[in-house]
Amino acid sequence: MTICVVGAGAFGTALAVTIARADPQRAVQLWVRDITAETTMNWTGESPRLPGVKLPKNVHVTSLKEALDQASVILLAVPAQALRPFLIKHAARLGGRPLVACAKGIDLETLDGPSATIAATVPDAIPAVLTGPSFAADIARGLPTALTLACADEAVGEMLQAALSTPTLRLYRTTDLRGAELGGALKNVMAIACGATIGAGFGDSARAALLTRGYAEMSRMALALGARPETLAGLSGLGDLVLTCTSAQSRNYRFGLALGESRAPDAGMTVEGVATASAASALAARLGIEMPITATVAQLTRGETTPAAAMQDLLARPLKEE
Ligand SMILES: NC(=O)C1=CN([C@@H]2O[C@H](COP(=O)(O)OP(=O)(O)OC[C@H]3O[C@@H](n4cnc5c(N)ncnc54)[C@H](OP(=O)(O)O)[C@@H]3O)[C@@H](O)[C@H]2O)C=CC1
Ligand SMILES: O=C(CO)COP(=O)(O)O
Repeated sequence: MTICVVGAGAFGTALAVTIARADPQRAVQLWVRDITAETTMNWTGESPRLPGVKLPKNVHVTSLKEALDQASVILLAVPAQALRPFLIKHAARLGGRPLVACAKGIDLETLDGPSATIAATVPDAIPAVLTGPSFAADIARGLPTALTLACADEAVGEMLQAALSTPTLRLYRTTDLRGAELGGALKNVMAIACGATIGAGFGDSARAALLTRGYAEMSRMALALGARPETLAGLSGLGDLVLTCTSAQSRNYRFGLALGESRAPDAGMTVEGVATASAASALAARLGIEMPITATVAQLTRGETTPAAAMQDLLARPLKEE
């Protein structure tokens, strides 16, 4: 089986590295969008987005479009808002095989998750999702990690689970694509909320409250869209929520910390929760469900409120049953 990973950012590179290490006889293509990136990575032997991690010999960095044609499985590790443009541009080369979305987000224009985006743009592909609690740097270091592989087609899901698991990366399987991808997308929004809370000095108890009520919001939206509750309680939901809301390794959490501390966030980092907060708020309105934390994060990221005012508003909401 020929595996091609699209996007040589932190996550795509970490996945290519761990899959390649697991079987040195297997060539893994790591697809970058231009020749400059290809030349730089081949020269330095690493990705600028994952410095210090040397690419094994069987990872081949390429910008050739033929690498897409030749792959039997393609892992899509570009950011969520870049996924649809990529798929539209290369649709003719991507059909007839599993496309595994690794992005965690909701498309701001269509309000679709990655699997629906794949279905809409490459209708004859088999959509799958790889998601769950894992920092790219941990995967690349060979630290123990467990993720969820979601695919509606059980046989293809089993094949992908076997092909992409490594001695340190353990994949669990589900057919609940919707639940898996929504958990991964929405936890980033909650991580911004938790970071802002800690940054503003509201304390660990407030963070625990946001994390728990955030989980309630994630579940509310996911169930309204047909997901299964057990998926939300699994690695792709609760697992990733806990990781991202409690670790300063998370870019979403660090972005929130900066907001809370009234300083500029680090420039140039991918922070999926920003666009997804606004997308999820719009989707919640369309579905007629309440997602107050998500709406607050959307306002915060657009500069329409401050952490202090946002917390006051959340506390002043009408009292209700848990
Ligand atoms: N980092 C992590 O720990 C984890 C990340 N993820 C998810 O993976 C996704 C990617 O994140 P991550 O790898 O960290 O992001 P990075 O910012 O590290 O890298 C993004 C990469 O995508 C490339 N890219 C952007 N647009 C395109 C395009 N149209 N065609 C080809 N390549 C493109 C960028 O290329 P260029 O440099 O040229 O702009 C860059 O190499 C996100 O959705 C994230 O939530 C999931 C789990 C863990
Ligand atoms: O998705 C992740 C961990 O599972 C990575 O989180 P950040 O994008 O916030 O760094």
